[in-house]
Amino acid sequence: MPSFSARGSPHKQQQYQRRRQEIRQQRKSLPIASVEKRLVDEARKNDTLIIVGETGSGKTTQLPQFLYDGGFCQDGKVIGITQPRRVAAQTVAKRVAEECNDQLGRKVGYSIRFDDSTSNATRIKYMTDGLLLREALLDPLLSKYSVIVVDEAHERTVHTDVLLGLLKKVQHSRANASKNGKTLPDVLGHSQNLTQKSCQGSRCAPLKLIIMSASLDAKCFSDYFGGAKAVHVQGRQYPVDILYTYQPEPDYLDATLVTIFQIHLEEGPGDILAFLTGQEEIESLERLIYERARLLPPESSKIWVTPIYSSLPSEQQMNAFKSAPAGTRKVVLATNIAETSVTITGIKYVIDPGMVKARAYNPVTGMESLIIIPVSKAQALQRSGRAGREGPGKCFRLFQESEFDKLVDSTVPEIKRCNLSNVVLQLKALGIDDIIDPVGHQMARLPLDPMYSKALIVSSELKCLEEMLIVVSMLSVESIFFSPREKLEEARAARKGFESSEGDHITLVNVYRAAAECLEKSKNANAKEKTMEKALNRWCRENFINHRSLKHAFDVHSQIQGHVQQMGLNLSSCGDDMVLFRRCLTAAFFLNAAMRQPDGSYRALATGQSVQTHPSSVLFRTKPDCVIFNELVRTTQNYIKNLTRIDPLWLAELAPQYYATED
Ligand SMILES: Nc1ncnc2c1ncn2[C@@H]1O[C@H](COP(=O)(O)OP(=O)(O)OP(=O)(O)O)[C@@H](O)[C@H]1O
Repeated sequence: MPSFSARGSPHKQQQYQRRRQEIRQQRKSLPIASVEKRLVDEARKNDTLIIVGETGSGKTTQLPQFLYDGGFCQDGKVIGITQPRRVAAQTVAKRVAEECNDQLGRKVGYSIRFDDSTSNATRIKYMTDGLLLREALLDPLLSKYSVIVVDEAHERTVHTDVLLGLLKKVQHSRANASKNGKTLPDVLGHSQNLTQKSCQGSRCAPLKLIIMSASLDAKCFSDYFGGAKAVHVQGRQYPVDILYTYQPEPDYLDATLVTIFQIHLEEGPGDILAFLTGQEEIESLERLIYERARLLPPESSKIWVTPIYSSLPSEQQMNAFKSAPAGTRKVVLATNIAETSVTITGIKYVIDPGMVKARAYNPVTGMESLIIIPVSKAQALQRSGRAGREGPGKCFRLFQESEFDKLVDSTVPEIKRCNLSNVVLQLKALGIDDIIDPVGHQMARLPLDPMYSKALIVSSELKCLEEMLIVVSMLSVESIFFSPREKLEEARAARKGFESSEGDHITLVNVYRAAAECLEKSKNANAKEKTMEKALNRWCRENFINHRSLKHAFDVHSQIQGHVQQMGLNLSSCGDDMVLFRRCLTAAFFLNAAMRQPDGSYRALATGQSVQTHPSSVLFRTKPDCVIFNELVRTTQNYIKNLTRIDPLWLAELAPQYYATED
């Protein structure tokens, strides 16, 4: 493996050497460093191992490197480490690649949905747990992996839980095969033709499984894996002082604002990380911080607010990981996506109001919604663990100590509080349930929500798969339209050019086609790739389209197109017949239909819930009688987003099993 050295000026060389030295020192000082040999030995001896160690002890970044050095990647095998969140997989992989003195995507890489930064050379692979589940569909024995490390297992996301069940099965099959001296192709038989090349003909080695967390109920996991061995890693690198409020805080947003300024004005240098429950809270707090900072004397007004939440384009998410300019204090406003695994440069102070937005599923109405609830002790611990990673830190909990004692130990597993359609499909497709419906199997292989996968299959039958592919790609990325505050009117006017009076889906198709046409034009003019890229960039700027989201949509489009072609679906277009396309949208999304009520609100037909059209929809003002929608967001009200006008009679015609009534 090549290592890198700095070329150029002696100054650069020095800087580079200093950085390498810093990293070596830092790694050595981690608590986990002193137990490297023991952990590798335990991993050799035990097929399943549970590792519990405090936040910041070095589990996520170091263990995979110990295993690599311990020989677990011989024969080209890979160590896979799963994370519940994309941002953790991305940032931790970057850090570990740097620690290994290698480029990201070579020895160390990450793979998350629609973003793969790995190569054939990758041996340490960070990924989301959902991604590994999908890989298991293509390679049921996960044959390229020697070890799977399930990190942050305490989070108990649906994907983690399903993955643990699946890994137990995979371990069993590989252990059996290994005992019988079989090779992987023997075990896979003829039912799967997707064996990993690297394993062909090699002995089927057992799969090692390591489950890690800072706050794990080790016994429950150990029991599940037949009394698996648990190892505790003692100690943390730096202390974190925990402070509580004397009184209950009636308004946690206001209390967060006050605490940010208290820290800013009274504490020493160091950046602040505050946990909020969602985008709206983050945006309004960001505004309030800047407003208040303006009232301070110039020498203390230097604050840089950087938000991080899941629907923020990932380029902007990464801003939170950058250092603030000298003399400026960085304030990161985050949802719980920054709660586990990540290390954010500069953070010394953490503010934890103790609340989180969580998914809740009502099996009676069939509706999934997001509600704000108190965090669990495990979550509070993780949040405080984001301080004290580069030096001693402080965590301000905006509740009383007595309240902390009342928190539940760990969050109710997500599997108990969400809509399980996706998981059930995946499980069925993985053969965990006997009944594998051929459509379900096809759907589970697409990296999409079941409703979108079904939409593609339906649209292929109705001959408008091309248009549906565009819609699904555009809905799979962050916001396509871009409205800078200072140019709202111009942005609105530009958007008008794409708008369809039939709704948002066709509007998205119009944007995609116009962008594709712009690319086509420069291609016809024999432009080089760079020039084409520039032309598209300019086009996006002129039309107030988010260039990154659009490129992402192109990328998603080509990936899904590859899948649907493999599935043998008919890639036809309905051309300009938008009635046909709206009928197709109805057939696909009939479960999300809503009728206008006399007061201008809507009623979701499947659930009877009262909902409003979202202001971002092109149908916000026209308010047609009947619509289908793609998203229900609950903020101050229930809003439906991404709408298309439909004829209510189509519902009974196209989804008679659901809507046909006697009259
Ligand atoms: N991107 C980074 N930049 C600087 N230091 C980092 C970075 N990532 C990790 N570190 C350092 O490595 C230490 C260990 O991080 P690591 O994520 O391995 O710990 P962990 O035990 O997995 O913690 P957690 O349970 O909180 O994820 C951090 O406390 C920090 O000092």
